[in-house]
Amino acid sequence: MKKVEVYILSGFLGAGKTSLLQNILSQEKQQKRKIAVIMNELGEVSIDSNAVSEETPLKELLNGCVCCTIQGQLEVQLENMLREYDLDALYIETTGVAHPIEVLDACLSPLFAENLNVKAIISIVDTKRWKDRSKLSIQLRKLLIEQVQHADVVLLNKIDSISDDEQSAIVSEIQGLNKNGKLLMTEFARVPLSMIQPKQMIDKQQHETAHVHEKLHLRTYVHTFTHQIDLSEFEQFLREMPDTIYRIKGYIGFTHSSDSYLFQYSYGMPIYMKEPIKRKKTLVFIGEDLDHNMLREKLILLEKSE
Ligand SMILES: Nc1nc2c(ncn2[C@@H]2O[C@H](COP(=O)(O)OP(=O)(O)OP(=O)(O)O)[C@@H](O)[C@H]2O)c(=O)[nH]1
Repeated sequence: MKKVEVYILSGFLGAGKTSLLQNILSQEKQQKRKIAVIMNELGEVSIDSNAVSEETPLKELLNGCVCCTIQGQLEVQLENMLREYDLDALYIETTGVAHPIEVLDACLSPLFAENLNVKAIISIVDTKRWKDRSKLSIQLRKLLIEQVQHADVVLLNKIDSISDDEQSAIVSEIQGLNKNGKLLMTEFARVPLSMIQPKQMIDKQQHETAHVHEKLHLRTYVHTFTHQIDLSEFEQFLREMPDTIYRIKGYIGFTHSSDSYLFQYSYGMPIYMKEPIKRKKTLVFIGEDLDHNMLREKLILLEKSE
């Protein structure tokens, strides 16, 4: 089945996401690919949507940030997009305050995981703001860092506004935060598509190496349970988990109850909600350097000790 490529555009308020999207869309148009856009803005009225031409399908998520209050809506929009259009690629422009992991998480919903292929998280950094980031609150500084750390491609934008020395200092800071990401310097987010999209053409000999480069920086692991598990042992498992696992989401069943639970875990906080409909007991893990074998073994052990 053809999968739709998904690109998540992240970056702080005013960093240049809309400029980037416009540049991307005009290049995609030249290549005659069928593209759609999902835009998320915090206000009730969309300001940036006129940046997208009328022939490009556009869904907007207004008045909330996709990574928290309206994540469910993103899932609905994704589903609608897939049903209504035969797409080659989908770009999701997030609000400046979105956490990339949460957006990725919405794209991994079991409802359409088989139809989407998240190709890259592209984060755009306003170099001027980065230089002056000590003026921001601790939370916002953390967010800026997170947007850089989890990106597959980092665009250092607005380099016309800083000196050469400042550029070199920022490059080394960003490289220190994200050793695997691709770093590009831009003005008005002008970048050739080929630099931000993983290679399309792979010849057989190159396949292995190209494949490695094409993988997302953030990794995912999906585990399906065959049995119910003990709640306290599961909580012990969560406490022992490496802190590079940022997010877990899915359905789970416990020995103390015949109910299914929707389980959400983010920033160290587990949430369980009773799920009225019987679901396949599957958890999706998102993190860095995920050790699939370790996770699989530990989760299977939880089922055995039941
Ligand atoms: N000097 C300079 N200005 C830029 C550059 N890139 C973008 N801008 C300007 O910065 C402002 C914000 O750019 P946008 O592309 O709208 O940024 P955004 O991230 O979509 O902004 P929000 O939607 O508010 O989060 C606009 O006025 C752009 O013209 C650049 O490289 N240099």
